[in-house]
Amino acid sequence: MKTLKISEAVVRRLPVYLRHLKELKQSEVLTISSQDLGQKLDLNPAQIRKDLAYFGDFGRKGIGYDVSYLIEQIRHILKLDQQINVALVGAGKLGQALCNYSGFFNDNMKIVAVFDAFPARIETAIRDLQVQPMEELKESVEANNIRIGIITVPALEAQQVADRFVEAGVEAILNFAPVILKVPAHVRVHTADFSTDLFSLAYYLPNEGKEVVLNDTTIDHT
Ligand SMILES: NC(=O)c1ccc[n+]([C@@H]2O[C@H](COP(=O)([O-])OP(=O)(O)OC[C@H]3O[C@@H](n4cnc5c(N)ncnc54)[C@H](O)[C@@H]3O)[C@@H](O)[C@H]2O)c1
Repeated sequence: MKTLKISEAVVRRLPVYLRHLKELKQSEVLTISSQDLGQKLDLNPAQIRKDLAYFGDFGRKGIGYDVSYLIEQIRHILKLDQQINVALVGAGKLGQALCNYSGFFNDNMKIVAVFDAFPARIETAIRDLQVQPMEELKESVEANNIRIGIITVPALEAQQVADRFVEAGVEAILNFAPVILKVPAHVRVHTADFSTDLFSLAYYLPNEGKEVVLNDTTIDHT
């Protein structure tokens, strides 16, 4: 049997397709061509066809993709057709905001436990979740089959929280702290960083009469 390695760029586009397909389904659209999907998502239709073709022959010539079927298939590819339990460590401002925003999680992916080290946070509730002490992390990960950990603690604390997640058996970590985490190869880490997005966006702002000149070179910011 052949094993195909799918690039991260393809994997990151799948949730984008899924989100749009769900919107189409809600609007009772039954089929969509790669052209229309590409136009809506500002992506090349050939790219979309290529991405999806890695996983199967989902489209029909002249008709396009069956929206419901493609949703099911992408959910299956992303493993979102099974319950995926998530734990969050760091019940501060960001942690609370993430827990309170239901849009991040679909019916099969849920934050089922929240932990913090600060005594005053413990026993408070975020939504229906009681914040638990760190001492309960390992037991909870095992008991609740928690597979993904989210880290929203200060940068200096993030590595030790990652170590505890790994020791408890989580298989993937979404890290919001501005540090590079060291984890064993079998654990996947994604880092989310609004601040680098925001700061790099500033580069593209129109100059207000002030050119940026470096080494006698004017920088084109488009
Ligand atoms: N990625 C981004 O775009 C982004 C945006 C905002 C904040 N952040 C980062 O998210 C993190 C949290 O920010 P915040 O504003 O919510 O901070 P916060 O101080 O409001 O919350 C941090 C929480 O972590 C807890 N904590 C500290 N050490 C801990 C430990 N060892 N174990 C368990 N819990 C611990 C604290 O008690 C607190 O409740 C910071 O690292 C910050 O830089 C990232």
